[in-house]
Amino acid sequence: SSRSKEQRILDFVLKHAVPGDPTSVLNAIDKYCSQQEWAMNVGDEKGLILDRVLQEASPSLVLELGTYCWYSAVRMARLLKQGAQILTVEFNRNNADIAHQILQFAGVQVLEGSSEEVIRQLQKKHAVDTVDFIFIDHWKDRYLPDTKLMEELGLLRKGTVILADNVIFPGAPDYLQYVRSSPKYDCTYYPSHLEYLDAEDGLEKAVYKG
Ligand SMILES: O=c1[nH]cnc2c(O)cc(-c3ccc(F)cc3)cc12
Ligand SMILES: [Mg+2]
Repeated sequence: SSRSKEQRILDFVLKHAVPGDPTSVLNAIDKYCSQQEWAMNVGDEKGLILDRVLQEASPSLVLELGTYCWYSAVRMARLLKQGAQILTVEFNRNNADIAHQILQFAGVQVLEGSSEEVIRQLQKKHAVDTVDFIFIDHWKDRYLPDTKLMEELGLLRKGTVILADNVIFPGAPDYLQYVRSSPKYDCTYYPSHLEYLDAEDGLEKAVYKG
């Protein structure tokens, strides 16, 4: 059977990265996706912004919406303090499989299902109280409904950081409008570029004021 692009990325990582060395995994994915086949990883340029915002937040519980090939989960996990955990949500089953193979490492759990389903089950099924840091990188049409759902379910606390990818390209205008005009958030825009390309893109940080 013909292998998918994600399986080719996995092959390249398994061939060129050092097991248990997350930075070598990131470097391998960035090298492959910038030189061989583009893929929608947050990438090295926006990834540096993610690193800085994550380290400043120093979260105990991270929720990621959109696992894809586990690039950003690896990126964040390598910077987390001891005992901190990432829950990452992947809707597309085979992407989650690929992710599992790329790097099994402590503290990262891939939850299968739609973001709405998983968010609704976080408190009951996953014993989550509130989330400290959320990286939104799944599908532009879900950014706003998922954020409102997390508000309604009481998953956000004073100081929870929501960092959203692709707010320019492909763009999430309804989400940007909402967080920037809401008195419940303090927003900061970080200009950057679309992964591995010159097109403009950026990350929006929205800090929940409780
Ligand atoms: O669908 C996406 N989910 C998460 N991140 C993405 C991302 O960083 C980039 C893109 C994307 C960008 C340009 C293009 F021509 C086609 C797709 C999509 C997603
Ligand atoms: Mg993205």
